[in-house]
Amino acid sequence: MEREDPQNDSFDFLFKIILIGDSNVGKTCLVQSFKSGLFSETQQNTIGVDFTVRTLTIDGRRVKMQVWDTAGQERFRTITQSYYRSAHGAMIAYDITRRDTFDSVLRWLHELQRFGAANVLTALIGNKRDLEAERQVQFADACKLAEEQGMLAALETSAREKQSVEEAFVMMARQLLQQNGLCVTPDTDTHVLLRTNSRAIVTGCHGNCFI
Ligand SMILES: Nc1nc2c(ncn2[C@@H]2O[C@H](COP(=O)(O)OP(=O)(O)OP(=O)(O)O)[C@@H](O)[C@H]2O)c(=O)[nH]1
Repeated sequence: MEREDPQNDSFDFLFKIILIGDSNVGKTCLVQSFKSGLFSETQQNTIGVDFTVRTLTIDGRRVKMQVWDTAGQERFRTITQSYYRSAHGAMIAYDITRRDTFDSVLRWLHELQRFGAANVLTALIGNKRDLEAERQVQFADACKLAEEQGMLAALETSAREKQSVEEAFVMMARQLLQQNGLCVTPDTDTHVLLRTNSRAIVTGCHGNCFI
């Protein structure tokens, strides 16, 4: 199970996660939701890059998640690209109510391939799921894209309603632990979530553990 102890600053693993995607898709709100559970209707656009930390405990291991929230605006592109290299994982976010932000996902992936580490783990995050009536991107299309591009998973979130935000970060942490040769026990809640709201593309783990 995951829990947080704000008194304890030590950690066993440090993973750097970068959030990229078009402006106004809700990257900062997702990070805020993960960090503090708060949501702002009037969130300012990010200038350059912001940095947040939260430590999770997964199967008794303290996993420090260093989250880099990048500006989606074009004018900050040179600054934000310089942060790609050190990221272990990247969340590429789009807004389910704006098709153009989904159409940009491939461009973000290509930037990541160009400037990031070769083995960076990627997940596709469709945010603003609470605005179902305004939906312009079908979840099936996101799953198809994620699968074609070899991403870990496609998920839909709502930073506003706190839907699947925690699960998205925990999923990244668990997969990164597995990539580091560690076996982690199945997370029942996450798997229910992945079956109902989203689709796990990679669900297996090599070695003597299983999901
Ligand atoms: N309805 C709804 N609105 C959201 C959600 N997440 C973010 N928003 C709103 O979307 C707007 C943009 O959110 P941000 O978090 O600043 O977007 P961003 O992707 O970080 O934007 P940049 O910093 O410019 O890259 C704000 O008005 C938020 O209140 C969500 O899950 N649902």
